[in-house]
Amino acid sequence: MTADRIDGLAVAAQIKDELAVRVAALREKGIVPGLGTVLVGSDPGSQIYVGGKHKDCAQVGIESIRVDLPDDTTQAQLEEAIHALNENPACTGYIVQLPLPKGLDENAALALIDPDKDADGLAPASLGKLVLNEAGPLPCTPRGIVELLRRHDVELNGAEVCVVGRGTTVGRPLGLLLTRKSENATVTLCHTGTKDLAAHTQAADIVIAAVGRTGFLTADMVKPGAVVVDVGVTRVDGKPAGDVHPDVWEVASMVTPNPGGVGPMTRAMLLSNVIDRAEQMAAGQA
Ligand SMILES: Nc1nc2c(c(=O)[nH]1)N[C@@H](CN(C=O)c1ccc(C(=O)N[C@@H](CCC(=O)O)C(=O)O)cc1)CN2
Repeated sequence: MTADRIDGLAVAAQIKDELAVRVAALREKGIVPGLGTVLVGSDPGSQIYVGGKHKDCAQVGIESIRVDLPDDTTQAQLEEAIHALNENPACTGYIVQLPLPKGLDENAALALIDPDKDADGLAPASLGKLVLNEAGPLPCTPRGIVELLRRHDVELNGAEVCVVGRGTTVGRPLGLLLTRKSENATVTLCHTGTKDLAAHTQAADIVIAAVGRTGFLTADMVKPGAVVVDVGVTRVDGKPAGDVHPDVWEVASMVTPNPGGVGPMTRAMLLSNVIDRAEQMAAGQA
C-alpha cells in the first residue's frame, strides 16, 4: 500500500484563486492590501521563502514591500525597520522572517509589530488571542495544516494528534489551534524531553512532524493507516528535505510531501491573513 499524497501546491493554488477574487473586490472599494516583509541576513531557506511570498502577492494582486537587511544588522536597525512599517500606510500587514541571525532578539522584535498589522499571527497579542480563543490572525503554518487536512476530509473532531516539536511558529500554536472547540482534537505535544516518543506517535491518528531532522519519523513510529504531516525542513545539498522517512508512505494512509505540502500552504495562509485584515478595514472594523 502506498499512501495518498496530500498535494499542498494544488490546494494553495486553489486558495490563491479564491483570494484573488477577494483582492479584486477590495481594490474596487479603494482598499489596496500591501504585505511587508523584513528579512535579515542571507539564510538560503529564508531568501527562498520570502521570494515565494512576494511572487504569491503578485499573483493575487497584493502590493509588496520588501525590506532586506544585511547579516550584521543591529537590533536597533531591525527595530527601526519595524517602526517604519508600522508607520507606512501602504503596508496593511507585515512579517519579520524567522529565524533571525544569532544575536538578534526575536521576541523583542515581534513585540514591536503593530498588532493590527501582524500578518503572521506571531506577535504576542495575536498569540494571546489564540490562547484566549478570541478572533485574530492565526500563525500561518498551523492554519495551513488545518486547512490542508480539512480540504482532504481528514476528521479532526476527536482525533488523537501527535505533534512532534514545540517551536513557537509551529508546534505550540498548532496545539492550541487543534484543541479549539472548532477542531476538537486531542493533542499530545512531544519534544526533546519526551521519554518514549515512538509510543506517542504510534498511538496517533494524525502525526505532525515539525522537528527539522531529515527522515527522523520512520515507518515503525507510525500506526498503519495514520495521516502524516511533514513540516520540518532541512537542506541537503541545497535542496529541501522533510522530517518524514520515505518508508512511512508504505504504512500511512495519507502523507503531505515535503516540499510541496505544508510550505505552499504556509504562504497561502499569509496572504489570507493579509486579506482578512484588509476586509476588516473595509468593513470599518479597523
Ligand atoms: N515569520 C515567519 N517565519 C517563518 C515561518 C513563518 O510562518 N513566519 N515559517 C517557516 C518558514 N516558512 C515561512 O516563512 C516557509 C517554509 C516553506 C515554504 C515553502 O514554500 N516551501 C516550499 C519549498 C521551497 C524550497 O525550499 O525550495 C515547499 O515546501 O514546497 C514557505 C514558507 C520558518 N520561518
